[in-house]
Amino acid sequence: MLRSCVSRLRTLAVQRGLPGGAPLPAKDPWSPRVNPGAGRRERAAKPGCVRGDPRSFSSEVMHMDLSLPNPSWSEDMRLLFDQFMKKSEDGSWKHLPSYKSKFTQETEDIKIYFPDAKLMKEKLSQAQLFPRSLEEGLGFEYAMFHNCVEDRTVCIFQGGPYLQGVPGFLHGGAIATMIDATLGTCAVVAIGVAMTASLNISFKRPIPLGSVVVINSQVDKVEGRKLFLSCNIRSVDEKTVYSEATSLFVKLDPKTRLT
Ligand SMILES: CCCCCCCCCCCCCC(=O)SCCNC(=O)CCNC(=O)[C@H](O)C(C)(C)COP(=O)(O)OP(=O)(O)OC[C@H]1O[C@@H](n2cnc3c(N)ncnc32)[C@H](O)[C@@H]1OP(=O)(O)O
Repeated sequence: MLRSCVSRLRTLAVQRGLPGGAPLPAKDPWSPRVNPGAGRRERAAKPGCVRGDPRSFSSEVMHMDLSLPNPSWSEDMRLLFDQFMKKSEDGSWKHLPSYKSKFTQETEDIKIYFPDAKLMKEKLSQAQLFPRSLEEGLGFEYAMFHNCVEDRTVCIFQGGPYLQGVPGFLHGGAIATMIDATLGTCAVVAIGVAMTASLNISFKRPIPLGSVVVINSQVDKVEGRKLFLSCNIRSVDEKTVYSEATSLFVKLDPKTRLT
């Protein structure tokens, strides 16, 4: 199912030309830029994400970018968003849009990875990206920005009241979800469709419910299909480190089908 999330977002990214919405950027910010067979130093250090996979995808898309500000966002969240949008003006950072979508039977990734594409089609039509599945302001409010030169993804995140664990603080599973989503995004933009193979989190300080935090992730090393990434979660003033994590993502092998 998480494969479907990756695939779905990829589909969305390719299809995100919005009627009446924001114009398409010159280059697709979701396109992988790393040759999985190459070491880190050998990768192209181009100032922008380069489309590496020409496969096309087809789906019905709900044309609403859920990573744009909404009334539930606090002032801190809006200020940070504006700061990163400003940084994106020279192309060094790219805002990564996020949509909900429905697959059709034509979606290429389904055909590649799932043995029974027909069966999957019905299941996938009901599915939603997990962190985008709660109503506005109640769960995961976030926006991500990627720096293609530095292989870094930053997520600004505000956790709503449905993510409570210990009273007044975020649930560890919700924190892990956003860490995984940020690292996963960083991995997918860098290398293409990949899944979490391992994730190690150190929870250092509890995150107050409703507060805004910044998740900084980066690619540390690439070995063939393996991508090693790390991240930390800090307060907006950067004084508090809430969590740190390391992870391994593995780029999916198109010869191996998911069962
Ligand atoms: C554009 C699109 C946008 C998308 C938006 C993104 C949003 C994303 C947000 C959502 C993000 C959410 C993301 C999620 O939550 S993904 C959901 C959680 N993850 C999973 O369910 C993954 C389950 N596992 C698998 O499917 C397979 O095991 C994978 C695919 C990971 C590897 O199986 P595969 O058959 O392909 O690989 P291989 O066996 O040939 O091994 C290859 C190499 O890897 C090494 N290895 C493998 N496993 C491990 C391990 N556990 N520790 C250490 N090393 C490991 C292995 O030793 C070998 O190394 P080497 O011998 O070559 O040196």
